[in-house]
Amino acid sequence: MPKKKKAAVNNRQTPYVPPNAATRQKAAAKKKKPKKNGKQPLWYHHSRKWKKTRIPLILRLPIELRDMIYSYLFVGTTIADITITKKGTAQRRRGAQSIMLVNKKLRADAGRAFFSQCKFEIPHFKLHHQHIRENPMSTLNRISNLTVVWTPPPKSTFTTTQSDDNLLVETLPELKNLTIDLLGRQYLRIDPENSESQPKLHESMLAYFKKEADENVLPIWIKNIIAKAQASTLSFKLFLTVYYAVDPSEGSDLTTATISWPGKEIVNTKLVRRTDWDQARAGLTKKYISEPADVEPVSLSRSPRTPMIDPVPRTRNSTTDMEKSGNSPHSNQYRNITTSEATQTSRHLDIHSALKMATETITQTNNIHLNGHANANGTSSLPPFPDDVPTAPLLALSLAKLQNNDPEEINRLIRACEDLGFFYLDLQGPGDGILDDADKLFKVGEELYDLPLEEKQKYDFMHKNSYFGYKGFGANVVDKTGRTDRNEFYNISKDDILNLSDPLPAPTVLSTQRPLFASFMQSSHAIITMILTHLNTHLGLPPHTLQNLHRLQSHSGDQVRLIKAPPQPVSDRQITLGEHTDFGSVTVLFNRLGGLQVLPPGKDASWCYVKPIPGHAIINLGDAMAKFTNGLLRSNIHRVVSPPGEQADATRYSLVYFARPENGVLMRRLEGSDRIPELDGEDEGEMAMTAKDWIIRRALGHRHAINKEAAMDFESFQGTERLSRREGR
Ligand SMILES: O=C(O)CCC(=O)C(=O)O
Ligand SMILES: [Fe+2]
Repeated sequence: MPKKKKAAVNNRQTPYVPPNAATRQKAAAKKKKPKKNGKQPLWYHHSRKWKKTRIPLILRLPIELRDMIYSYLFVGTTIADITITKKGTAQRRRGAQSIMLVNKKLRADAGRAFFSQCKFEIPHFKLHHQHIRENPMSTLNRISNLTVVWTPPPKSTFTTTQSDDNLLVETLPELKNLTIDLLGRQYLRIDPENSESQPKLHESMLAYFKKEADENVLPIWIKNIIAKAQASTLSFKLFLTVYYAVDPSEGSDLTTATISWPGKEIVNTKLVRRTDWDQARAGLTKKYISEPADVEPVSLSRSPRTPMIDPVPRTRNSTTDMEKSGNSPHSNQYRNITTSEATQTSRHLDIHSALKMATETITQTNNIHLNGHANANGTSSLPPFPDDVPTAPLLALSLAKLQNNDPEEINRLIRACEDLGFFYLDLQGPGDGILDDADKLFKVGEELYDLPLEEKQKYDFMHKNSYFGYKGFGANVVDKTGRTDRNEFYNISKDDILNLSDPLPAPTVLSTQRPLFASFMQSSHAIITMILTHLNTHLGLPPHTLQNLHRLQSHSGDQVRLIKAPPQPVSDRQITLGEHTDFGSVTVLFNRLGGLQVLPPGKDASWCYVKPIPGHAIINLGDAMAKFTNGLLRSNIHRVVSPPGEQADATRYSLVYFARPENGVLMRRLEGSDRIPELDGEDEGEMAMTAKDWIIRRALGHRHAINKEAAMDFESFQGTERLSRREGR
């Protein structure tokens, strides 16, 4: 029964049933063979790739396009110029093509009210999308075939828009092939097979680069590197290699051009003929290897190969040369604050001031003063955590010891990550800075939630398919029965705060605190990198594997979350935040009041409270660590309920930093370790999703305003819960 087997392998939750042999034959006969030479349609290029990698094409689409598709699908609408075919039964509309979804509700909407609101303006795209077996969104799960056709651009434009590792280029109409390499790493590639003779190409491109380089052409991350580099005393060169296609009969030679920014020659641009790609790329790589000085710009934001924890410990007030400089006219032009400002405000962890704190389990820490914070800040008047409720036996680890590579402490860390996936981290001493930041951010949280609701709602970006910003009270479904949550939260993007992406609109109470957020994010990230470093060594992965999947300066879904849960009426105390595993890698959580509960593994386990301990963060692992290690490390299920005992009458604020894998990282078992269990046969065929898609799927899936079937689909938005229960997936 090959039919059944395939369905199980590729899509466990909503099995995909492939067309039977007869339908497949028919379809194959109909399918036009792409031409061998010359003008192959772009979709062929992509679908060939798909066949090889088995990664659904939807995940390969440029992120802007994907995001638009998701958001339109969410509101149950139709999109001009997109045709989706379900399992071989073509359903097209002439003229205004529409999305035809299996989902009845969406289909009913098609062609009605929403249609006129939808417009795609991205030109120059043509893709064929086949056999989507696993998609981030449940509606897409039911689609087996998608064709996207973009019309050519109406006018000559040459702009790039940045999107993770995918850059979209709306090209000059004559531009056919374009690749941009930055420091040997490929960042952009538009490579349709149908290149044509474009004699004027390089002149016009150069003209654009010269004219608009600073404003329009370069993606923001290149601009940021340039800005940082210009603010530094280091000399560097930035190489942009632009590959383009010409008609071989034209016989043009390699062209090299240099582009200058005011005051500094920083870009060396090469235009390379298509036929010389391999050669040129090989040369480029060689250059970087042989002249490491040229790659300084990357080390400005820490080299991708270096661990994030400072190899040389710094004191709280020390700054590097780079941080001291920074008054370049360019250093401040893209964002409210520069990275150097942010770095100056951050408290670097000082491993030499390590305190010799006891590292006992929670059952042995009852003598710690539990009612207040480690840092006296006037909020110690909170009611006490009761001593008659079941608490989870989390290990309490010491940051100081872990930083000092204390072998016993590292063993306890490993144990905590494998057994429960949750532990306390005593931050006192080396982490005093982050504790101060946390105290300040709790106050920021209070101010934020005091804003009028209409003001907060302006920052709900759900309809833009973004999980950053505000989520109102009751906006998420917490269980299969459709009950809704009882908290508000606000997600603040690390990429935004560290100027790696365009800033999102934010209320003044937040936008004035960017340096504080930056400091908190950098310190939290440093702690996480230290944890990842120990885990990497323990797992026997190649050096820096885990750290390099979580580089602070790379695009990721990392975020701070400020949460508020008001007291609930005695007669109606419900779940505040539904049970879940965290979507990313490592979470750093600050609690003042109880209410957080974990569900230990095992059949008969029941929910236990996690008692907040002053001076300690609660650390837990998320889905990515479970995926990377095929369940060896745990991403534990947890939830938030009304705080226990007297605490139930207080408003519960909490503060979280979520570290997630970089956007393009695949959520699947990592190679290169003997300790990570092999995937079983069934899992091997599983198609991996990128971290970005994983998080979007999980974060927005429960928002009932966009996913009308959030309760029904509850399970399809889950992460590694079953793995966490150690029940298999
Ligand atoms: O508020 C808390 O204590 C936990 C929050 C949490 O688990 C989350 O936001 O993922
Ligand atoms: Fe969580």
